[in-house]
Amino acid sequence: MEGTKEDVSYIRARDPSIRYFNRDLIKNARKNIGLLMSDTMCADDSVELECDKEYGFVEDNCTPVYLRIKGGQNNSNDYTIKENLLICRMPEQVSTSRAAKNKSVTHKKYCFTKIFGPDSKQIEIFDNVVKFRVLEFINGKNKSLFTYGASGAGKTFTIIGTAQEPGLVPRALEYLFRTLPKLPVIASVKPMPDGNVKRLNLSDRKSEMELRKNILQAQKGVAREQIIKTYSTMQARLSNDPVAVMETDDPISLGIWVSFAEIYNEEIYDLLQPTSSHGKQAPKLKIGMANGKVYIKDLTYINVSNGLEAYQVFIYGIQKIKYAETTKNNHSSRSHSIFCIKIAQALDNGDGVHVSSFSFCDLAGVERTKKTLNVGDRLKESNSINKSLMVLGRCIAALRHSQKCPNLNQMIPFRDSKLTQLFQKAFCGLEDLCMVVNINISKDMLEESHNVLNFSVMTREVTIPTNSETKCSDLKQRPELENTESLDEQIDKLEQLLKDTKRMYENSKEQRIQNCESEERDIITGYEDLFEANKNIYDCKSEALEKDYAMKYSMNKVDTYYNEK
Ligand SMILES: Nc1ncnc2c1ncn2[C@@H]1O[C@H](COP(=O)(O)OP(=O)(O)OP(=O)(O)O)[C@@H](O)[C@H]1O
Repeated sequence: MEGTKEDVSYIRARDPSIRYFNRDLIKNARKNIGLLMSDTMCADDSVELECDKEYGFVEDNCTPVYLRIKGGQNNSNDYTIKENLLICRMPEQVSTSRAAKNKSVTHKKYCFTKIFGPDSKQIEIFDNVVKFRVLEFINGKNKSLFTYGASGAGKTFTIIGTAQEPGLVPRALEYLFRTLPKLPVIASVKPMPDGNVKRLNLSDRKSEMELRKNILQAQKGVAREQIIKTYSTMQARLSNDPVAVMETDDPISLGIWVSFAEIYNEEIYDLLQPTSSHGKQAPKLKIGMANGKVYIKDLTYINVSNGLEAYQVFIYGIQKIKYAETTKNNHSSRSHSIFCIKIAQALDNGDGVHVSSFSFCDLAGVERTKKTLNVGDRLKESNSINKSLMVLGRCIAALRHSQKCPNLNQMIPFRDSKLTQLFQKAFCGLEDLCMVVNINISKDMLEESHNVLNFSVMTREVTIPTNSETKCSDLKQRPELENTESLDEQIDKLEQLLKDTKRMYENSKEQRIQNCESEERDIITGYEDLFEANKNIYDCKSEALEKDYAMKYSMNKVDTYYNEK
């Protein structure tokens, strides 16, 4: 079949959201009319024919998903990078089952917002992913950044980093405080869960100062000196880096507050809550809702007035995160951790107040129990990690589906895990969300990486509403997002609703069974009647035939008799 330019544009026009090209057609078109293909369309001719379509290639408004490939691994020929495109060999089981359907598909192409190769440095990721977001955050936008990947793929390294190579959070803190004007020792405004700002009186400010002092003084001796040295080294290294400087003509009160929480075995814990000396278990926190905003009840927020203080508080929290040794990582996070920076801004004339937040969420790694051979506590942790990541996957899939088919009125299962419940606004595209996906290109991680890549393109294909107001109503939101009832009350209501719905369903099911049964009975009776009627006809027919035969026989006999006579 001879290809033409029209052929190519026809294929492109048929489904503009996913670029699916008929390879033969394109090759012919290229050969015949010398059409130039861009690199992203055909990254590598040698694998071109074995590749499936490109995944995650949505033109506009897609969720930003960055890929970071772990450094220090043996070069693997399973992956090829071409700008923002990754070509990955499919693991055996997947490729054979696909190959059965699609002859020789052995590779898959994934498209990302940007790919950071194995040699990329922490600063590169920060400059490309976080820097401009910090400025937007100062300008009042809410931001969330997630790291996602298999265990040991480099998520924590990306977010926290090491003393020599600080990660995204320490860099963001440093950048934030270099951009902001000099702040007072203790802030006069504090963000509230409902998005409002509380003006602090003298005694409030004293107790906030006390709380911060307790945390900063918890780090003692050499450890404390080491933290200060690490931060100063980073500061000195970054001091030549240009920053935007915030300028405002209006007299404004600013307060920077940080919180640190972890979701461990589906329970939320406060990482900035001083440890009890009586060996009591840390309290489990609940989720609340105020003014349509989901938040963690009683979570500690610490006011910080400079980068070093913020970094010290961050390290205090890190030291309380639950880590353990597994076969995949000797310092594996056993929980999802959420570090949140909030800016409370209030005009001094009492007019305008504003709160914005930047959340950094280091997700625990996807784990394959078969490979990790986890038992006991590790197994319980990995089950709960996998379950919450599965819910995250289901929410993303449902969101993508509901955007593609808005008439289906699909329910997004945000309530099925704490993580998705807390970030539902960001997942719906009502707040800026971006994801850094980490993969390990070593051969034995091919299957895990393949699953992670599939998840990441699904996330990328969730489009960000251009007009949040209208698009939000397109999504099937549960009613609780709009009202201000407490979450417990809403759960009770929803449970009641579920019970009622179930009862209605059961009733209607019973009715339907009864209807069916009576219909079935009618049909059977009908068949029996029909059978009876048929039988009668048959009997009559047989009788008639018999009689006919007997008559003919007798007639025959009579004829023979007369003939003989
Ligand atoms: N890009 C990189 N360059 C060098 N070393 C890295 C890189 N990424 C990760 N590492 C190292 O690999 C090890 C595992 O990384 P890390 O703890 O960040 O994995 P993780 O994805 O957070 O795993 P888990 O989900 O189990 O917590 C660490 O020792 C880390 O220093």
